[in-house]
Amino acid sequence: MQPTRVIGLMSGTSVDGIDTALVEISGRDLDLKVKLLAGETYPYSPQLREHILGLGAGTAISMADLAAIDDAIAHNFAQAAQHIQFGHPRATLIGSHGQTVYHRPPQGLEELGYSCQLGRGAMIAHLTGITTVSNFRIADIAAYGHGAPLVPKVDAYLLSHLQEERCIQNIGGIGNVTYLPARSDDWLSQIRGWDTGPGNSLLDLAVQHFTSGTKSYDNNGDWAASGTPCYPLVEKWLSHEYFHLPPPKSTGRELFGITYLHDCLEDAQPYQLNAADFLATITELTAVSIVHSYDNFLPKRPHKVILCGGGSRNSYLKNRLQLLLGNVPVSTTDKFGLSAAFKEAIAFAVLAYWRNINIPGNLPAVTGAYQEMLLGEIHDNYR
Ligand SMILES: Nc1ncnc2c1ncn2[C@@H]1O[C@H](COP(=O)(O)OP(=O)(O)OP(=O)(O)O)[C@@H](O)[C@H]1O
Ligand SMILES: CC(=O)N[C@H]1[C@@H]2OC[C@@H](O2)[C@@H](O)[C@@H]1O[C@H](C)C(=O)O
Repeated sequence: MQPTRVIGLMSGTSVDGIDTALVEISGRDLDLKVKLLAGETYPYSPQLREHILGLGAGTAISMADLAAIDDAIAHNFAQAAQHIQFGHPRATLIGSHGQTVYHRPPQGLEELGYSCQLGRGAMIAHLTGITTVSNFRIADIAAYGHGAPLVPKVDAYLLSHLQEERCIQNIGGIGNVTYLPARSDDWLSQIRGWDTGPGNSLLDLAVQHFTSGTKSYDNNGDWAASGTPCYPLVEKWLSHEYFHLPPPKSTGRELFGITYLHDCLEDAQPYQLNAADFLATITELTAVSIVHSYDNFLPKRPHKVILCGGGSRNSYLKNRLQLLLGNVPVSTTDKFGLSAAFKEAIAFAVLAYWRNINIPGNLPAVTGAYQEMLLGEIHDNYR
């Protein structure tokens, strides 16, 4: 059978741009194959990025303005989908995660969660002429799940191993892990996944704070590497209740955003840290919270930790993780044939492909949903 050509579109909590992957997909589960034909990140205009961050931070706007931002995002996503196809045969399907602007995890069975991704799929299908699957989180949320993380089932079929237990750790704005047991009879039911807490979100905000907005992230972690972590602060921050909550759990910039950073800056005042020390301390919180969550919520440490997402390009953070994990080797998914930069975009291409052939995309043991669900709404092209 011919592989299906699919475009995956994703913009995450860092709001740094639209990660776009053009892939060829075949198979269903253990025979699933994905070939990356092209991958590109298309940045938002500074103005649109500002609007998106404002929304996330609670800026009040009119419904008319909200509709305009929603459509501007959809236009940008559609443009990304068009660009990525230059020089390649046309795709037949798009999986668009959209832009998360708000995420509220469920409160037990009392209240369903709420997760809002802008950039409506209907508009992307209309603009590109390609069937588009979007709004992936809603079905899992309707089944009492968190609606996140959704990538673990894709990780399972692309990165699991017969003998090794592996943690696939994404470090985006928020960090999230997929724990993959070795593939035995009931391995699928033993997969776990959750949001580990801040990835780069606080670090990016701190860099913006110290540079008055002239820099948006700590390239390679070089700035933090020139400082020294303040461990009493890391200890204090690690006492935040989110880190102690057992999975299923998910979070976002609502918890680990600008308000949290301001609290951290206030906590740091008595220690008179310079900018480099503060960045080293925030970076340490990301590293320590990841390892702390493995030690608390996994039966034992995995054989390997495999990183992806923008934070995997931060050498200082990677080194800190390696140090904390001792003899558990830390590498990136690139080493295993899956682009660390585009893995999330690729995952939403796979989820769209699964939706299109009626294969559920969530793992109830990860999201807390009561059953497997078909993820995503299909928008046909009516042109
Ligand atoms: N060369 C680099 N050095 C250090 N950090 C980097 C580098 N490149 C990217 N990053 C970090 O990665 C972030 C973007 O990561 P990514 O695109 O994976 O996040 P996201 O998908 O928006 O977030 P999430 O996974 O939470 O939805 C940037 O904001 C920056 O902090
Ligand atoms: C609501 C939302 O967009 N959550 C993202 C975010 O980014 C990282 C972490 O928080 C993750 O759980 C989730 O995305 C990934 C792609 C997921 O659903 O697997």
